[in-house]
Amino acid sequence: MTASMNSLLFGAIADDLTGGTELASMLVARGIPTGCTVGLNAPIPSGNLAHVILLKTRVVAAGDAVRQVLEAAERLVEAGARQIFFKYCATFDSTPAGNIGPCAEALLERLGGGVTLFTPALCETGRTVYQGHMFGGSQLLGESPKRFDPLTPMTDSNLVRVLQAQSKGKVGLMPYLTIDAGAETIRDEMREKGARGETLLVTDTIRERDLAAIAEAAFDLPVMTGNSSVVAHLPPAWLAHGLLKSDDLVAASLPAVEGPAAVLAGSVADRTIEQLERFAENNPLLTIDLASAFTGTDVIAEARAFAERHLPGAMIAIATTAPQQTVETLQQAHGRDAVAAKAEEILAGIAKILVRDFGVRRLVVAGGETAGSVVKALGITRIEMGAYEGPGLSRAIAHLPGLPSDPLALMLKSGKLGGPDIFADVLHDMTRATTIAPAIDRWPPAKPTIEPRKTS
Ligand SMILES: Nc1ncnc2c1ncn2[C@@H]1O[C@H](COP(=O)(O)OP(=O)(O)OP(=O)(O)O)[C@@H](O)[C@H]1O
Ligand SMILES: O=C(O)[C@@H](O)C(=O)CO
Repeated sequence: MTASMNSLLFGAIADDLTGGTELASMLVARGIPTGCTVGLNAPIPSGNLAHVILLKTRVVAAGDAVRQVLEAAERLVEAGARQIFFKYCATFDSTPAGNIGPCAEALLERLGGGVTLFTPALCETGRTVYQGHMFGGSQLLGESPKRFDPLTPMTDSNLVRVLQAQSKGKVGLMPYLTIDAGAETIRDEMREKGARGETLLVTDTIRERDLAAIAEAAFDLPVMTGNSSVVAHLPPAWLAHGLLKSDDLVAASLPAVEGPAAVLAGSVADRTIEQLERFAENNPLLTIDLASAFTGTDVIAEARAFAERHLPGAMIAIATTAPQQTVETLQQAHGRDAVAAKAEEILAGIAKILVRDFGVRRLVVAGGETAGSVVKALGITRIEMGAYEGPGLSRAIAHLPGLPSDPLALMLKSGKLGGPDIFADVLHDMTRATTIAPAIDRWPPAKPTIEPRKTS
């Protein structure tokens, strides 16, 4: 099958919205026409070569996640996808009763292929895997701030062990020397390990070129899994194997969007906290006290009053961030899930007010779970992705049902990604149209051309 037959080459299912939009934006940056829908009810538009279904399954029970993932896979296969990719976080975020293993195994059972790879590494940001152990820079995952994640604390750096604990099948390691030897060796070893019953294989991955070799080895597996980083290397493999033609590639563009601007942050990751602090140096920030929300304070009314004071003149941020000790105290008092649900409900409620009552049309949401709740509350089911511009930088356009036809410029920022000034920079960039030619022969892509700001 070639791309010109107008059916999907590739379908991805993402377990959260920030990472899922990032994956879609990487394909867009490569020049692949890519659709992106939220949840299981939105129709898959025709005319694209890739499609990403965004789910919010990262912390749900394995049975529920498997059901949703299989249903999404069914839809993508019906639309012609020849490979289904299961996308999870670069830091392998998963609850102890986690669902990465069960979802991958269910896909393997449904789609065949016998073996799949697990490639979470995001080399661009220093998240690598060696001897099956995940590192964030020079820190082992279990010694990094990820051990304090409010929903998915990762305390074991050994991904083979983490995955084995949640899987029925046998987990193995594709060691670095195999990966470094290139695609052919990777394929041979996949076959050998599969024949020995090791069907779930974690790949050591250190450099960008390792991701390219893994993609080249895995482009025709019925089921592949990992972070968006490895997906970014699939298009050159499709081209090399005749599944895609250069004529199929399209430039990516985003329109300029004016209108009030806001950041909503439910991520309590160190990176997001640092970004909020930077934003607050020049822009108003409201930090919501979740403890007071639990004792009956109307924090939504406080947020409305804050928006009234500052919009539309300023760019604003509203966050539920709190120091680690406060997060732990709250969780001990109310339970981890109840605290997360409360924060998400509050930020989703505020999103509706900002968009409907204050006309916000430039919105950045930080945190995958948070983004899932906000996007659902806004009724967004289809997202048009722009090209990936770097870690955490995946801008998009969304249409707001029931509201004037003007679009919403949207960016769903992964909690742990992005530079310090990302919030203000992106809200500014949204006022300018961008175009970027397909980055098929280079990765990471070059920065897009940003048209000068209108002076009126
Ligand atoms: N003060 C708080 N105390 C405890 N939990 C909080 C607090 N504020 C927000 N939360 C919850 O923490 C969770 C953070 O997860 P989220 O996925 O949004 O961010 P993240 O994990 O940093 O981002 P990503 O998944 O993109 O890396 C959310 O469920 C959010 O509601
Ligand atoms: O790896 C990341 O940080 C993202 O791809 C993601 O999944 C955030 O939730």
